[in-house]
Amino acid sequence: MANRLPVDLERLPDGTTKWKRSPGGLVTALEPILRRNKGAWVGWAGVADADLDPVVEDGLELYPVPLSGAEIRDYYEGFSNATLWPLYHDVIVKPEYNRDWWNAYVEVNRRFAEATSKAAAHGATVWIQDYQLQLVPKMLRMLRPDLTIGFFLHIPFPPVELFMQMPWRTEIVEGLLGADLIGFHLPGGAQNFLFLARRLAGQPTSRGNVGVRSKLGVVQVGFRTVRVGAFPISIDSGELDEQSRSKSIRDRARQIRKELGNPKHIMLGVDRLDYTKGIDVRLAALHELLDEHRVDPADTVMVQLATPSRERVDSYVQMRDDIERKVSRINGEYSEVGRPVVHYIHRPIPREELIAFFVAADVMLVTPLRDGMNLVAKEYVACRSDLGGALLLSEFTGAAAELRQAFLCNPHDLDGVKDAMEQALNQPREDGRRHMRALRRQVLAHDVDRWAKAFLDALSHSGAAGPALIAPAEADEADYTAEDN
Ligand SMILES: Nc1ncnc2c1ncn2[C@@H]1O[C@H](COP(=O)(O)OP(=O)(O)O)[C@@H](O)[C@H]1O
Ligand SMILES: O=P(O)(O)OC[C@H]1O[C@H](O[C@H]2O[C@H](CO)[C@@H](O)[C@H](O)[C@H]2O)[C@H](O)[C@@H](O)[C@@H]1O
Repeated sequence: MANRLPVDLERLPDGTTKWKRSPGGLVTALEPILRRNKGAWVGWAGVADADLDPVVEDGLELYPVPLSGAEIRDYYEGFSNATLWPLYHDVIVKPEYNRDWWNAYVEVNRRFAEATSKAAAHGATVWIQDYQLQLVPKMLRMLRPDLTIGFFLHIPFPPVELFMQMPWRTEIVEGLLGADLIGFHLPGGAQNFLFLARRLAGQPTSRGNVGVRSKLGVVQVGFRTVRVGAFPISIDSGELDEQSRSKSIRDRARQIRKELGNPKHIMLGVDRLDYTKGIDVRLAALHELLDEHRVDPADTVMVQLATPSRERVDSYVQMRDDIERKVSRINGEYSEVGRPVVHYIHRPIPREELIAFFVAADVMLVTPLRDGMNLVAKEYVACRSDLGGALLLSEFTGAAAELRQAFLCNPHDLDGVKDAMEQALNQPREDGRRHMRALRRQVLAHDVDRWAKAFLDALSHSGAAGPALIAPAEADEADYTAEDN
């Protein structure tokens, strides 16, 4: 169960409709899992007032949950993306706390719980995804105590000092504690949650069988045991590796280089247009490197592919203006006719074309100010069977905990980003091949199937006797290596 179905319903001008792939990494990761495990997906179809019957689309069993225009405004754009999203991403923009939005969030979470309660067979396993649905575990448990319920958060879980801002913090923690297993990308998020569960969701009593107690990886809620752990998500790496080796993709990659004027260096950014992604940071770094003559506009281009996202939320409107102004400034100062320095495309790119861009790019720019995981970084690595290319990666992504051989940078330190960008552009070929080989070993061994299996195995063994999911040695470490999991 996720806020979005893996496909969005598109209403065409002639009155007909068609399904198209939904944006974002959650869908990238989970679509192949659902396909292979023959599950059903409960979610919103991406448009207002689409009251649809369950449908099988391209082999996927879909249970659409309708949202009205007002609910999209208050639950999705409001509470999910103007309250929770910024609060959970280090308050990069200020979260808004609005009671009407909260009421809509409760109402829509209830609808998701009811829809799933009707769809799930007796004793089924339900896996609830992400911050839009944090109240569903408790609601669903009350409706259907026979179900096994897992919850996975795809974005960072914030530190205690930030989470405490939330007026409805206790309701959210109690909502999550309805699950049997709660998963986060990193141990740090799991630790933050465990601390909050102890602090907010009740006190142990002398009899010890009501209230909440937590220890490493386990929360005791009355007679129930809730397990908490770190499960870093990944991609279908084998599939991407194979696709990227095909002749058609290789040819297209060569053609892209040619279309860009056969420059010496191609830098690439691929993101939803989101202020967390640090697109402004990489543009500012490029601009200063050009000003300082450390990058030559005659032999370097940057391509930024940006999927439109959350376009009616104020902070996204402002960020788009800011980024487009920065692109224009660089191009105004450094482009020649027919030879822009920055190529900016504001629409989703078909999957095969995207893979060809990954194969064509010399430096992949992944510079978020905060990101739960960032699958783009892993996709780039999976596509580089030629061992070419370099990855510039923000330390503030979940991916940075695994991809240690990337050019790691702190996006708040512009000089550091510039230095790392310059080093990535000029790295000796043999060093690059060594780094890429190590990165690929990590990404190919830890794919999305392994992630799903780890979570679902832990869920099936949940309960008091299940294994500890956060080892004591890891518990205090901010960093994480996948080998530890
Ligand atoms: N411009 C684009 N065109 C097509 N797909 C894109 C584009 N930008 C991002 N994507 C895809 O969306 C997914 C983004 O996942 P991720 O990096 O985890 O971030 P998020 O889920 O926050 O958007 C990846 O699978 C990526 O390939
Ligand atoms: O549904 P949208 O509002 O259009 O947003 C798209 C998705 O964005 C977020 O993705 C996150 O999940 C990725 C996979 O775990 C992770 O790599 C990334 O760091 C996250 O930002 C969001 O969490 C999803 O719910 C949205 O569907």
